[in-house]
Amino acid sequence: MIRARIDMTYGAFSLDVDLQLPGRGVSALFGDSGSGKTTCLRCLAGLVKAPDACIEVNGEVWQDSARGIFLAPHKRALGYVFQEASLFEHLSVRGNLEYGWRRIKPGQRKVALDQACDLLGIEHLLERQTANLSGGERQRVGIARALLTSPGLLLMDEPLAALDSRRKAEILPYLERLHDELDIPVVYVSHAQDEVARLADHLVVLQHGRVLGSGPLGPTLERLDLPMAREADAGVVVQATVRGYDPVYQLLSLQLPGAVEPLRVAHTPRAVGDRLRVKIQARDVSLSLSPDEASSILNRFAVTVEQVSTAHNPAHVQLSLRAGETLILARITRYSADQLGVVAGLQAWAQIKAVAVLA
Ligand SMILES: Nc1ncnc2c1ncn2[C@@H]1O[C@H](COP(=O)(O)OP(=O)(O)OP(=O)(O)O)[C@@H](O)[C@H]1O
Repeated sequence: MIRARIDMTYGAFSLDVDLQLPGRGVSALFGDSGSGKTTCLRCLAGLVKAPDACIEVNGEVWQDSARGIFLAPHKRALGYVFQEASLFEHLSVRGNLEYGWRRIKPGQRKVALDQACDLLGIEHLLERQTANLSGGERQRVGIARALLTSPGLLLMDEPLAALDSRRKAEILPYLERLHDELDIPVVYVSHAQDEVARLADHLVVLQHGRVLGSGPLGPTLERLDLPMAREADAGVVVQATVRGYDPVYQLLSLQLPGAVEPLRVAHTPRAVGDRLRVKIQARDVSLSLSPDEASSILNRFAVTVEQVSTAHNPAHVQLSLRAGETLILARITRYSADQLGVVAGLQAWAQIKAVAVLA
């Protein structure tokens, strides 16, 4: 468990949070620019000494102002990855990696050099000078270097923000592997919903230095009262289980928790029983009062409207729809909502136009 109660001010900005994050997996801090995400990370790292804070990481107290405890940053077993990796330019990639690794006593090393290189796909770069690496390669080396210090906590501050979308797509699978293969908890700052959907297990939504919501990723994304649900790329992330595969049409059939109908998606084959993370965006879901089977849309679920709420765009409304234990968000025009008589409790059909399989 990671506990961070922080109370501090920077002029007009005040941060007042009490975070309780799981001691494993990826916790994302999400919020607009200036909401206090980086300040939280800097307090966790001890780079900022909040006058009133209590920070405890898996049983180790890093700060407790009431008891006068403040562990200096270099005494905290943590790795910090920034937007742009600050590598030692006079050392090769190997030199950069070995620098952190040598500082850790052999018995305390959690990650081997080969393992870090393999995880980040950087074996072929080991003898290169850092000056001529691409942005994505630098970032992968920076992450490997942080891992080789065997941290008890990895802090990542928008590690993909400086990369273009192609490089970002290139690096995301490596971050997913870290998550699956290493037992190091990560606190990941981002204001990109797609990154959060792919990587996070736990989500904290910050606004003006306060926590608006905190909880497991799925249920937190479903909340219509949080600002993310009103954004253009709002959607839910669901853990689906593979039910079967149609090799003729190359369609994977997935079971959503408690739903009667399958979710079918064009995909490569996967074994029955495999668990996949899928994202269903609110803008890809429409509502109909009848099953409307003569349609090119593959996925149609019997749903009950659970909640109706406003969207950022006043011409739209946001709906949460229940299919068994699965909640789906939908964005439709206010006009259509009135025409269909959409109210909480209405039984209807949700049609899903597109599904992203994330992992
Ligand atoms: N060293 C500082 N001195 C004074 N004010 C600061 C300092 N660092 C941050 N702030 C202010 O604190 C507030 C929160 O900043 P912070 O960097 O934590 O936000 P953020 O959510 O990480 O934003 P972004 O997404 O833009 O990085 C902002 O209003 C910022 O101007």
